[in-house]
Amino acid sequence: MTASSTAALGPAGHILVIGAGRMGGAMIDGWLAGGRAPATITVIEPSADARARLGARGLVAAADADAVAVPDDGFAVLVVAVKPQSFEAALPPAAPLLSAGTLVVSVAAGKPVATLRNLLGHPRLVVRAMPNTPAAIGRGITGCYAVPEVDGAGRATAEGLLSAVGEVVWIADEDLIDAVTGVSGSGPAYVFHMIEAMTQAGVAVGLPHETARRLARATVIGAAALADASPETETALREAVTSPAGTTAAALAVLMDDTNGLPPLMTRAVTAARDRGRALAD
Ligand SMILES: NC(=O)C1=CN([C@@H]2O[C@H](COP(=O)(O)OP(=O)(O)OC[C@H]3O[C@@H](n4cnc5c(N)ncnc54)[C@H](O)[C@@H]3O)[C@@H](O)[C@H]2O)C=CC1
Ligand SMILES: O=C(O)[C@@H]1CCC=N1
Repeated sequence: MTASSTAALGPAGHILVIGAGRMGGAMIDGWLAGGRAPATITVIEPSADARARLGARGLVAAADADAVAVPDDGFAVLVVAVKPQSFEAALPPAAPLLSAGTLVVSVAAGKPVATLRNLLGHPRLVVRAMPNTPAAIGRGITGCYAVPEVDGAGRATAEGLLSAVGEVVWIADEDLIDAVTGVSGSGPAYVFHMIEAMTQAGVAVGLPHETARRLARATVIGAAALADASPETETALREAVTSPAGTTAAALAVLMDDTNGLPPLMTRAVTAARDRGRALAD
């Protein structure tokens, strides 16, 4: 194996995870649910509570990089799942734990390959991935970018780890990872806010709050499940709700307004997230 090739991550290969919070934890849950042996996963996590929970499940949990024992065959993969603001503290101490064939997979928003390389002792094999929180129930979607040095086996390794928590889509341009963040990484929050906004609107037209919330929540969940189960496009499903000159058409005239409707508002929101991702690069 050359320094630029990646070994496929076999069942006995070792994974090092830095940060076992919401995203790191969801990925670990997915790997364990998929049958990965807990002892093949080493986690660096400063939270003593989180370490105790991980240790109880058979993972190797260390408070910092100094406490990590590198396995004989090295770490096949390093997953970086700390906040962008923790990069300077979390990454440099882990650099000595990597070998030439270690595939670095970062799920952090904004932080580019160049920064990962600078802070981790210049690893060659880097994938940036942007998952989302439905990963916690195996229903996430992750957008991924691999540097050219990552070969087919390396992509398969990254995809194998990320597909344990949902769908995977590859993008060819690192710059577009921030756009992925704007659409799907941050996207679950937009949908949850849709429930909040529909609840608020229901209260505004006279419904008790809990009734409005129940109606709004079941509608968003039911509509998403219908979109998932149906062979129809979103457009066809929308049209199926919309009687000519009926109530839905009246609402959609507001929501689909070119100037003040949801599409221009959503474009502004996604652009703001994309731009914040770009700003986190620094
Ligand atoms: N929450 C989300 O919806 C998504 C988050 N991400 C990315 O995932 C990364 C983690 O985000 P979350 O899981 O939401 O945050 P989180 O706060 O839940 O988890 C971060 C974890 O890192 C740990 N940590 C802090 N300093 C550390 C250090 N020096 N060494 C090792 N671990 C350390 C914390 O104790 C915590 O458990 C971020 O970079 C974020 O951009 C990506 C996609 C979606
Ligand atoms: O809000 C954030 O910065 C992270 C990245 C995508 C979702 N949560």
